[in-house]
Amino acid sequence: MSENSDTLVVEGLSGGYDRFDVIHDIAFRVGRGEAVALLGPNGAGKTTIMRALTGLLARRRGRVEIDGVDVGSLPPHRIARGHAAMVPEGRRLFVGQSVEDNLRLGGLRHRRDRERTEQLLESVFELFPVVERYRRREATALSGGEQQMVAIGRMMMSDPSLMLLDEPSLGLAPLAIADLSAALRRLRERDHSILLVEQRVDLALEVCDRVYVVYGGRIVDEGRADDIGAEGRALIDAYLG
Ligand SMILES: Nc1ncnc2c1ncn2[C@@H]1O[C@H](COP(=O)(O)OP(=O)(O)OP(=O)(O)O)[C@@H](O)[C@H]1O
Repeated sequence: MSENSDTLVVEGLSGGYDRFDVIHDIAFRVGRGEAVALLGPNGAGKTTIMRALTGLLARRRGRVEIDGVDVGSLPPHRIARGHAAMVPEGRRLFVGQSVEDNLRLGGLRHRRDRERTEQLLESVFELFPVVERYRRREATALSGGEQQMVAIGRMMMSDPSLMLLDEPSLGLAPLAIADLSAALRRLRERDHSILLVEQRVDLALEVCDRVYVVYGGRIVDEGRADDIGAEGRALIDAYLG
């Protein structure tokens, strides 16, 4: 069972699409204020695990506890109400809306609490000055790296117990990835509980306290980022192909 210090506890999580399971007996945890990465090659099941945590995977079994609440059988809109929020792969910003509107849409669950909404908006702007600078621009007109900051800000606006990021570096230029790494480290310093799915081992090790390796729908290895030396990195690289 979960310790008080854990934001996320997953036990025996299996599930998939149609009749086939693509994730099998997954167990892992994210401590309070901890940043954890799921690393693995294409098709390993990382996104499917994220979808199971947010309730989007219709066929799932096992235990998912967030901040002591069993969310395993809750529908996505209930889980989104403060338990977990995700930056999806490809960002999926609202097209035709300004940066600020995208952020406010992320904070809809506080819509009756104006003060809270403004506080959250300020904390996003403090973390990402570029987002404040472009708050009136159309979100999808920004560069890929800037859009990623907006997507992270939109997730922050719902003030979730657990923050999920699905391959935030995908499609970004090297300079934008360096900015993203710095942004994620600032986010982590604020003691948020973060689960990051990545194919970039370097980014995950810069940002996270611990990593799990996902392969063939199972967790096959885990370790502390600090303890993973050149040998561990080579092993992970081998898994990632
Ligand atoms: N909607 C779907 N319907 C059927 N099968 C799916 C669906 N989405 C994913 N799969 C299958 O589930 C398996 C795991 O996919 P998943 O997207 O979770 O992997 P991933 O590790 O996130 O990889 P990627 O980095 O490519 O997103 C793959 O074999 C994939 O083909």
